[in-house]
Formats: sequence, structure tokens, C-alpha cells
Amino acid sequence: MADLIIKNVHKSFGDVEVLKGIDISVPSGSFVSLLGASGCGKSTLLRCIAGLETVSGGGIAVGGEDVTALAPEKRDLSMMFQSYALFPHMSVLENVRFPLRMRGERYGNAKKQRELARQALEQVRMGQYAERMPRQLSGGQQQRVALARAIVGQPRVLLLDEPLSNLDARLREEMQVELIELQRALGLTTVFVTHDQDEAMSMSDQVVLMRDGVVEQSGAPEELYRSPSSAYAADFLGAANLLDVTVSAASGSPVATLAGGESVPVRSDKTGAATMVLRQERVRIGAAEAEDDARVPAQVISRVFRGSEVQYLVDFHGQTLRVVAGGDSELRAGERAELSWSSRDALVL
Ligand SMILES: Nc1ncnc2c1ncn2[C@@H]1O[C@H](COP(=O)(O)OP(=O)(O)OP(=O)(O)O)[C@@H](O)[C@H]1O
Repeated sequence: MADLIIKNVHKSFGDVEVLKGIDISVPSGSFVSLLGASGCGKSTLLRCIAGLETVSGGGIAVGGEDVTALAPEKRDLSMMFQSYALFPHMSVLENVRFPLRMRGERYGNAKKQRELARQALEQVRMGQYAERMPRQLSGGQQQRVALARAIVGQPRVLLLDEPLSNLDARLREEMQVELIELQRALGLTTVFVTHDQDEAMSMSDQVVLMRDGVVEQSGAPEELYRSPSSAYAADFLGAANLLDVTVSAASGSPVATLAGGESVPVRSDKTGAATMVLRQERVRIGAAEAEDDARVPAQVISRVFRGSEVQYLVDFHGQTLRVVAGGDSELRAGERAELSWSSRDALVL
């Protein structure tokens, strides 16, 4: 069953249409990311779901109930922002209890509410910090408290707007893992906004790639990565090289003709002008592995050593391609090199 259904949602600010008919269905207990470049409308959509913005058209249902016209506090959901500010003058426990106090009766008396707040703190492993003040906590700990505050009312749907983007890289990775563990353990239906494709891919059951107010493509991370429906999707989900090619099947099996006139085998049932997508990690620089691998000449533009891998930019007939090689690769700028790849790794759009 879907816990959250977004149907043909439109949103305009004045004359500017920011959401242009969004349809998304979020299954119960799943983790869905809204991914897209800055300004594509992710936060606006999340705010519409939360009821912080009114939609200009379309509808939103939570747990089977149409909430389009309901005030935020009447929707069975909770939202956590990038700036998750805790109240500085309240203890950790009172911070977490706060939303229960606001919603009153439904969560019982003060004692019951504190019990629920303690439970939520246990769930984010912050039980022993209940009596501290926010300023006595590290950034990561404050983040966990904010998360406890978001889940304490057991919302039907949890909305997270770039909650990890203020954290340094290491803490961010830790919190990604913790968030997913918590989400799974509690079966929380979650919508997560991010502009970071790695974060979206590693955390989500479903990624909704947005572009300029519409859904460009949505699906499981593997599906989007392996079968992007457009050059935009291919490039957004993991550095892709996009080459203009002409596909023909004159000799039986399809071949693509590249910029320099080279012909390489491809798997494609289309012919004519097309875009070939080559993931940077699928292109080898140096010897080909198999007889029927594609091979083309190129020249190294730059080399960046990253420990376990080397990132090259190479020139291929005036086009710059990105290639990742193993950490022991020793090519230098200006050197000529052969690129190769397997035909099954060359996607034709
Ligand atoms: N209250 C508002 N009034 C007018 N325009 C707005 C308002 N809120 C957002 N916009 C515009 O709507 C567009 C989408 O903004 P939104 O914040 O949803 O994008 P986003 O995808 O979340 O981007 P980011 O990752 O930068 O936060 C932007 O062009 C923005 O300027």
C-alpha cells in the first residue's frame, strides 16, 4: 500500500510554475529520495507535502486520506530541515517532547509524553543525554536529537530536507547508515530531499530524479543507474561520458560510428543518430580485456591520484572524457593511451 500519493501536483509562485504536474507514489515503509539540481523544485514539493505551501493544482493523500486542504499539524507527518535548530533553553528531553506538547491530548499527560520522548531518544541512541542542554552536545548528537524530535509522534510519513548537508563528510556517512537502520527498524515511510546522487543511490529504495519541476525518471537506484531514460538522467546519476554516435546494423550486428570514424560494437536495436553513454568506471585506459572490446585512441589531459584510484581526463577527438583507473595507473598528461570498453557497458539512448 502507498502511504503517500502525490497526484498531478502543480505549484506556482506568481507567474512562475515551479512544479509542473508531479506524480509520485511512496509505498508504506519505503525510503524515497527526491533528487535533482538546485532549483528543480525538491524543497517546494516537500513543503507542499508537509502543508507549508498550498498546491496550485493536484492532490496529496497520506495513509489513504486526502490531506490537500489540511493544515500541517492535521497531516500525519513530520518534517526535519537542514537547519534543525533545537531550542537552546530546553533540555534534550523537553526538545524531543515539544511536538507532543503542541499536539496535546492525543499523546497523554506530561509523564506519558516524557516516556515517549525517552523512547525516541533511545531509538537514536541518545538516551543518556536526556537531561543535557543542546549546547552541551556535538553537531552529530544534536542531529540525532532533532531526528528523535521528528519521529517521537510516530508520524505516518517522515519528511527530511537535506538533513545531513551541514555535517562533515565522515559524520555524514555515519548518519546515513544510522538513519537507514532506524528507518528500517521502525518501518518509517520516508521522503528524503537531496542534491547528492551518491547519497540518494546508497540510501533509497526509490529515487525520484526531478528536473525543472517535472519527474525526469524514477525507480530503484540500480534501475536508474543501469537504464537511464535520458542523457540527463545518465549524467546526473554517476559521471557519464556522452558521445554522439551513428548506429548502423548493415553487417548484421549493430555498430556505432564515433567522432573519429572508429566503429565499435554496441547492443542496440535502434539505428541512426544516437547518444552513447559510457560510465567513467567502465572505460579502461590501456589494454583491452577481450577480443571484441571497443578500442579507440585518446590523449591524457590530466591525472588526479586518489589513493585507490586515478581519475583521468582524456581528449578524444576534441571531446573531454572522464576515465577512472586503478591506483597504480601511471599515465601522464600528454601521453597517448588506448581506451577500451565492453560493448555491454556502452548504453545507447
Ligand atoms: N516562496 C517562493 N517564492 C517565489 N519563488 C520561490 C519560492 N520558493 C521557491 N521558489 C523558487 O522555486 C524554485 C524551486 O525552488 P526549490 O527550493 O524547491 O528548489 P530545490 O530543488 O529544493 O533547490 P535547492 O536544492 O537549491 O534547495 C526556485 O527557482 C525558487 O527560486
